[in-house]
Amino acid sequence: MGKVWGIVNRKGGVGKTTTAITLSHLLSKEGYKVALIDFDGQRHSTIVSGVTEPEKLSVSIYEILKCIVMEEEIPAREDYVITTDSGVDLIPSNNKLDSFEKLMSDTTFAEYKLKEFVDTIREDYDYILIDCMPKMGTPMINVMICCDGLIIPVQSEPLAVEGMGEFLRAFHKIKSNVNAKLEVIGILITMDSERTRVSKRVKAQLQQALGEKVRIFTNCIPRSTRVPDATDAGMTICEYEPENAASKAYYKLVKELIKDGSQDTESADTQFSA
Ligand SMILES: Nc1ncnc2c1ncn2[C@@H]1O[C@H](COP(=O)(O)OP(=O)(O)OP(=O)(O)O)[C@@H](O)[C@H]1O
Repeated sequence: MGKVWGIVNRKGGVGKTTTAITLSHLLSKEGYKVALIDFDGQRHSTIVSGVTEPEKLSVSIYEILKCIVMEEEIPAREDYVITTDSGVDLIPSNNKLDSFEKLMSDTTFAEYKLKEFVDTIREDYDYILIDCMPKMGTPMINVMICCDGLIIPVQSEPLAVEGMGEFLRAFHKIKSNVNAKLEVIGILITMDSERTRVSKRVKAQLQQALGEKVRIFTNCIPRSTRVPDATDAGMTICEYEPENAASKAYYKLVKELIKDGSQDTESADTQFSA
């Protein structure tokens, strides 16, 4: 049964898409079966994955969720999965997803609709990553209900900590009432310029405000102008410039996440056999 990880932050432009597509790519290269759900109407993961006209897709995550809401049969997998060059199964999005909240407005159990879909594919993947929209409310609750873990990219900039309190309160509510297995895997500092005063201040603020509550990855993703260049070329930074410091940091992150995962499995096995 696959692990389901949401790449989340209520803020936009913090590196969610970059992290989601790069981790998906690296996990796939490590030999895992990976699905990436683009759960954002800005559909950046879809575009970077090579879909040039997402608005022309006949089935996107929006139509899938609409079928679930209307209690209709979900389209066949081959009608919506787009397999990327690196072997990741993309479940694409387009700007119809901007009306997700409208779609959910008169729906009972609206918060469970994404989970209902994810449960239909979970058995077939080792990892399912979700590139999330920068919003609290129903979209974020859907993500928190269907995920096992959350990775929170935070841009190295002043006010990075702002809004994290509300986010963590929502996390604790969902964890204690609905989804006990939900964990914050960690806060990932992105677009870091290590030697600047801002970077040092942001790290100190995050550590002080959240360090005791959640893990902050010591491995930060450095800022590099080559990252947007890679996006522009429709690639991850790891494909575009493998020796770039940001590529190396993402590679290190994925190794750490895989190691954590295998330790989880080992401890679960130990508990089971005991
Ligand atoms: N390490 C980095 N160095 C430099 N630029 C970066 C880095 N990571 C991401 N960026 C750039 O920052 C911008 C925002 O990144 P990204 O799209 O991943 O954020 P996001 O959180 O998904 O945004 P949104 O919520 O709006 O979809 C993009 O132009 C991206 O190329």
